[in-house]
Amino acid sequence: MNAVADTTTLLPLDASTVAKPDLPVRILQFGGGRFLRAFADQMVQRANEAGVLHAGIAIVQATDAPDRAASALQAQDGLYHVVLEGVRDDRPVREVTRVECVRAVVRAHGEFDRYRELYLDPDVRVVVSNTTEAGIVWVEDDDLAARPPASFPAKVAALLHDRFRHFDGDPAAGLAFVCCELIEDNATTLRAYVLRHAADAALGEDFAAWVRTACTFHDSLVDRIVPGFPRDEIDAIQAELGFADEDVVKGELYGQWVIGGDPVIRDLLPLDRAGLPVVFLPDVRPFRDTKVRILNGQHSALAPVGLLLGCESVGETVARPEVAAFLDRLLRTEILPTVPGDPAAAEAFAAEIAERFTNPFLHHRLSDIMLNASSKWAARNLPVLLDAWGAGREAPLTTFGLAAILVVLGGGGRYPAGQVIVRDDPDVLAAVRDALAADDLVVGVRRVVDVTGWFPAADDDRAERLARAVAQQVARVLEAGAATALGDLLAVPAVPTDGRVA
Ligand SMILES: NC(=O)c1ccc[n+]([C@@H]2O[C@H](COP(=O)([O-])OP(=O)(O)OC[C@H]3O[C@@H](n4cnc5c(N)ncnc54)[C@H](O)[C@@H]3O)[C@@H](O)[C@H]2O)c1
Ligand SMILES: O=P(O)(O)OC[C@@H](O)[C@@H](O)[C@H](O)[C@H](O)CO
Repeated sequence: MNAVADTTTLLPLDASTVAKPDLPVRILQFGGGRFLRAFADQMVQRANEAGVLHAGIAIVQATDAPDRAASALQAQDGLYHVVLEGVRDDRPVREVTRVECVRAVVRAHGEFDRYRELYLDPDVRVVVSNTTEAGIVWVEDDDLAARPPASFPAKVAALLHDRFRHFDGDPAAGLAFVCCELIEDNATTLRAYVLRHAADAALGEDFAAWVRTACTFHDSLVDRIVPGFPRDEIDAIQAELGFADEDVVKGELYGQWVIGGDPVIRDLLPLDRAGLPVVFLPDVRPFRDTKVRILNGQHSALAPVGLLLGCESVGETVARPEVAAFLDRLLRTEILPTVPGDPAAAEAFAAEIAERFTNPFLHHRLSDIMLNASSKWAARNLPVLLDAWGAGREAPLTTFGLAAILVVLGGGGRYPAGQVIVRDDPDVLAAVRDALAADDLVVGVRRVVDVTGWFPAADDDRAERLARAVAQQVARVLEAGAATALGDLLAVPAVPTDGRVA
C-alpha cells in the first residue's frame, strides 16, 4: 500500500536556510524521546500553525546518560520532521510535519546554567514530561542543592524553589505540569514527591503553599504508537521526501491525549481548538485503565510470545493465527472483564487496537517492547490478574505472557538474529537466570516474584500462587517449545466470564 502525502512542508532541513518563527518559550519539556517528539511537539507545532497557540518548547535532557536523539536534535537546531502514517477514511495517508517550535535543547546535567536560564524564563508556563516509567520515583536524600539533583522529582522541587525565590513567590510564576509517563496518577505522584522533598529539605511552608496554589499538576494519558524509523530506513525516507534529517521520527496517524486536573490547562494548552485529538477531563483514570490494559497489556503479552515463535515485529506476530487466537482469548476472557466503564466502548476500543496492530506502515519491533519487560508487565498485566483472582477466576493467558517473558529474559528461547532484547532490572535478570537453571522451578520463579516486589512481604499466598502458575507454564515452554505450549493452552476450553464467552 502506498501512502499519499497529506501535507507537504518538505523544505530542506538546513538551519541556515530556514527562518524559525520567533516564539517565546512557553513549554519546558523533560524528555526528548521519539514519543514526545511525534506527539506533544507535533501537536504544539500544529496548534501554532492553526493560530491557537504561540508557543516555543525547550527540551531538557534530564538524565546524565548520553542521548543520541537529543544530540542530533541539537545539531539540527531543534528542527526535525514527524511522519505519521495510517489509513483514514479507507485511504492510506501520510502526514508530514516539520516541527519548528523547539527553541532549545539543553542538558540539565552538564549545561546547568543554560538549563537554569530556561526554567527561570517568565514566559514558561507549562512543563510537559515523559521520563519513562523510571522517572517519577522517590529517591531518599536526593541533594536539592546539586546542580541539578539526580532524580526527576527532586529536579522539579529544586527548580520550583529557585523560581519561587526568583519571582518573590509571585503566584503568576507558578507552572502547570502535564505528565505523560505511563504510570498511575503520574502528575499527582510527581506533586506528592515534590512536596515531600520540600518538607525533607525544610524549604518552608510558604514555598509548599505556593506549590499547592500557584502550580497545577495534571495527570494525563497518552496514546500513539511511535516505533520510529529503523536506522536503515532513514536514508530511504530522506531520499524519498527530499530532506536531510537524522532525527526524523515515525508513528501512526492515530493519537489521543486525555489531560486531567484543573481546567486552567485548557487555556494554557488549547490543542483541541486546533482540531487535535486532545480532550480535557477532570479524571483520566478510566481512560488510563482501558488503554493500558487493552493496548499496552496486549503488547506486553504478544512481544515475548512473538519472539519465542521467531517473529520480529508486532505486525508479523499478530498475523500468526495462533497468536491471533491467543490475543482474542486473552482480551475476551481476561482483559475486557476487568476494564471499567461501558463494555461496548471497551470492545470498540479493542477492535480499533486490533487494526492499529496491523498498520502496514509501522515496523514496531518486539525487542523495543521488551525493554524493561518486567516492570511493564507489572503495570499493564498484573492488575488484570489481580482483578481476575479477586473475582474468583484464573487468568492463564495473562500468566502465560509472564512465563514467556521469563523464558526470553533467561535466554531460554531462540530469537531472530541480531535482536538485542534482554534489557531489564539487573536483580530481576539475575533471579530469572537462576530460576531457569534451578532444580525446582517453582522455588526459582518465587524468588523472581519476590525480587520484583510486586507483592508486599505479608502477601505470601498470592506470590506463591503466581509463582506456581507461571513455573508450570515456563516448564512447558522449555520442554515442548512455545508453539506447543501455546497450542496446549488454547486447547483447554475457555471459561465463560460475566456473560462474555471466548
Ligand atoms: N514510543 C511509543 O510508541 C510510546 C507511546 C506512548 C507512550 N510511550 C512512553 O514513552 C516513554 C518514552 O518512549 P520513547 O519511545 O520516547 O523512548 P525513547 O527511548 O526515545 O526516549 C526516552 C526518553 O526518556 C528519558 N529518560 C529515560 N529515563 C529517564 C529518567 N530516569 N529520568 C528522566 N528522563 C529519562 C530519556 O532521556 C529520553 O529522552 C516510554 O517509557 C513509553 O512508556 C511510548
Ligand atoms: O513505549 P514502551 O516501550 O514503554 O511500550 C511499548 C508500547 O506498548 C507502547 O509504546 C505503545 O505503543 C504506546 O503506549 C501506544 O500509545
